[in-house]
Amino acid sequence: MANYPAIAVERLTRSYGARRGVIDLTFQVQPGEIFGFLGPNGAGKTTTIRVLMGFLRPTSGSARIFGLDCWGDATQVKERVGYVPGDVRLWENMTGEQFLDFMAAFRARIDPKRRQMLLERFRVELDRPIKQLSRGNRQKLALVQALLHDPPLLILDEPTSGLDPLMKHEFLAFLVEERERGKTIFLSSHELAEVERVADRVGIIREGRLVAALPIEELRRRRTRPMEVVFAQPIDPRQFADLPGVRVLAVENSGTRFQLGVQDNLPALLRRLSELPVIDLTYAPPDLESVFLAYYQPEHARVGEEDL
Ligand SMILES: Nc1ncnc2c1ncn2[C@@H]1O[C@H](COP(=O)(O)OP(=O)(O)OP(=O)(O)O)[C@@H](O)[C@H]1O
Repeated sequence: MANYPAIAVERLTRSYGARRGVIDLTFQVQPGEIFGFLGPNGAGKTTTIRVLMGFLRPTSGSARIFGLDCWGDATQVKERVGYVPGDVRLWENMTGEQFLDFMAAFRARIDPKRRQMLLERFRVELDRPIKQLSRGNRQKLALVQALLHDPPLLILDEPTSGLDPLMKHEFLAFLVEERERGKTIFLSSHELAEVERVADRVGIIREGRLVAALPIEELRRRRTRPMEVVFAQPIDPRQFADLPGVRVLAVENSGTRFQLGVQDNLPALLRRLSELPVIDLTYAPPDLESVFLAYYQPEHARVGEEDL
């Protein structure tokens, strides 16, 4: 197992009839990595994950997990994977406890200490029928179910959706600990900030194609964050022309409102702004758009092989 990549996707295409799902994806995830899989709604994250889990057959190309074919060896693949689906559906009339026992029955052996640790850590409600649980509490149950058998690979489709900020934080911290224990984690998300907190590398998918796969430091360096600055009087856009890493994206309100793209060089930009009559400033937190600003040009959606 150790000699294989945890995940190896090779020229994978999966269509739904004439509709695209994913097109010509190639990437690998190495054992012990947290790989963030980022993309907006409809980009193809769930389709990729459903192929990895052996629920969908590739139209062409292949997907392997620890060297096993995700379609042909689906049973063996599932033994090695903990999976949280994007749309968590549980057995509504069972209690949390009954559900976990039921799922555990499919697994070779579950360490009761691990079960206890997970239940305490995620404060799962065990006694009520699942249909009475809130969305976040259902999600927590799905997470615990995926982690129970201590699999070497976790495949998580937007696992933090529905969790409150504290629990989200706790869960992401837990993923980092699991990585320290040598586990591999494939984490799909449309939230850049959450992926940045934990991932070693990210793959970025848009409109079914992989735009880039790169280390997180590289992504941080390359992304462009939007800044909006409002001035008391019109400003000449050439004020920013000599600042490398800063772009003027738009000038509005007769030259008083600027949309800037900041890739780098924040100190130099702040020095320049301090000399100007700034009355308001918004620096948006890093989001997916800030990556696409740097990466994505609709007319050539793919970057060079060196990024893969
Ligand atoms: N069962 C299906 N039949 C037809 N088209 C589908 C089906 N499932 C997905 N698609 C299409 O495949 C594309 C990728 O969808 P997918 O669910 O993989 O995206 P996603 O990145 O997971 O999006 P989200 O963040 O919204 O969950 C979309 O254009 C979607 O409409």
